[in-house]
Formats: sequence, C-alpha cells, structure tokens
Amino acid sequence: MHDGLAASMSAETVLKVHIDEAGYEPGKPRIHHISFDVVRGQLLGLIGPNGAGKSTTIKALLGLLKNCKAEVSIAGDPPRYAYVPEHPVFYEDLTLWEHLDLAAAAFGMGDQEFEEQATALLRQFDMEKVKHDLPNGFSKGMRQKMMLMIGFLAKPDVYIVDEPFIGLDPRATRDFLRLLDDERRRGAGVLMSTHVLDTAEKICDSFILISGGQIASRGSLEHIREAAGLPQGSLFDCFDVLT
Ligand SMILES: Nc1ncnc2c1ncn2[C@@H]1O[C@H](COP(=O)(O)OP(=O)(O)OP(=O)(O)O)[C@@H](O)[C@H]1O
Repeated sequence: MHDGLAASMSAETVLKVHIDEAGYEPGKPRIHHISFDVVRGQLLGLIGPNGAGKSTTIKALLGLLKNCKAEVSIAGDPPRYAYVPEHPVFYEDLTLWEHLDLAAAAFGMGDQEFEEQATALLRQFDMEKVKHDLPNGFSKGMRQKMMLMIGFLAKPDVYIVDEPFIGLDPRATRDFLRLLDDERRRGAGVLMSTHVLDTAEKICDSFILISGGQIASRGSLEHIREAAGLPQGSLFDCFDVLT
C-alpha cells in the first residue's frame, strides 16, 4: 500500500486509488489511468467484460503487481481492509473455525470479541454444523462463504470483493447482501467487481465500467444510461453499448 494520496483524502473517503498503469510483464501494461474514490457507505461496482482489467485493477491496488505505477490510500490508523478473492484460498489442514481464529489473530481481536463475532457469522451464513470441518470437503459456495466470513470478521473500513456471487445460492446471496448493508450503515465502503449485472444494478450506488484496460464510463446508473444513450436501459444493455 502507498500513502502518497493520504493528504488529499477527505474524512468521508475510505479508499483512494490512482493507477497510472499496471500489468504482469515490464513494458506491457494491461490497465491505464484508472482512478476512483470510495466513500463511507458507498458500494462501487467494478464491471466490465472478460479480460477488461477488473482483477488487474484489484491486484494493482492491493500492491500485488510488480509492474505497477499506482498510488493507493486506505482510511484508518492502521489502515484496515478486507479482500475477498474470487477464488477461495485456504489451508487444507485448518478447519473453518481455525481459519476464523487465525484471521482474528492477524486482526488483533480479543478472544471474547472473536468468539462472539465468529459465532454470529457462522449462524448468519448457516455454517454452524461444519465449523470444525476441513474446507477440502466444502462445496464451492461453502468455500466462498468461508472467505466472506473471514472478510466480515475484520469489520474494516474498506471491503474489496472480487466476484462474490458465483457459487452462492439465493439464500447465501441474500445473507451476504444483508451483512454488506449493515457494514455500509456502520460506515464501511465497498469496491465490488462482478459480472452479475442485474444484482449490481440493484445494489451499487455507482459504477466504474472498464473496457480494454481503461475506464469506459463511470458514475450512477443515470450517468451510465446517459453515456450509453439509453435513458431507460438496464445496466446490461448499457454495458453492451459501452463495451
Ligand atoms: N497472470 C497474468 N499474466 C499475464 N496476463 C494476465 C494475467 N492475468 C490477466 N492477464 C491479462 O490482463 C488483461 C486483464 O485481465 P483481468 O484478469 O484483469 O480481466 P478481468 O476484467 O478481471 O476479466 P474476467 O471478467 O474474465 O475475470 C487480460 O488481457 C489478461 O489476458
């Protein structure tokens, strides 16, 4: 993480990103000039076709790419964010409960706070029965739920969520969106990359539309509709026109 932008952050801004360029090999940038802010309570949708540069944007802002010219600021002292990856990452030898415990230790949570929060999350995600099981035996959706629980445990100022919906059943999607709403009301900001445009249209308050590694359009649904020349268009229709 870089903090060169910190001085220009308002109290309401929880994430400030300015990427000049980023890629996987020297001299071959895959994304260019991608800048945006996320403010408290906001859910910013990062959308775009396959290969547009959404995951690269997320990797760049997380500081995971070597070939990257970017400045990123995250609110908080120390800055605290939760990153929920698109593909679940886990330790084969640790149970679900042990994963949560490990994350809590990394966040510096006390034992009682951890027990309370972890127990509530297991209930909310309907995962109490498998809390002492190894994730190897979990379904895709259960693994995704484990990643989301680890993210929610931190109660950070910023959530960075890469395609959360694939694999979640309708009830898990509803439970996830409810928790996300609670967190936004608490003052957290969310950057969420997704292909599930009908859901994104309902829940995001603004959008960054990436195409060919650059921002093709940005703003509220009204702005995106205006840019696409489709005053009543769905996000899907606008996406089609603008990409
Ligand atoms: N590990 C990698 N090494 C080299 N090039 C990569 C790598 N990952 C992605 N790319 C390239 O970077 C560009 C942007 O890919 P990226 O994964 O950011 O797209 P995306 O918008 O997240 O796509 P999707 O919706 O398919 O997940 C593509 O041209 C892709 O081929």
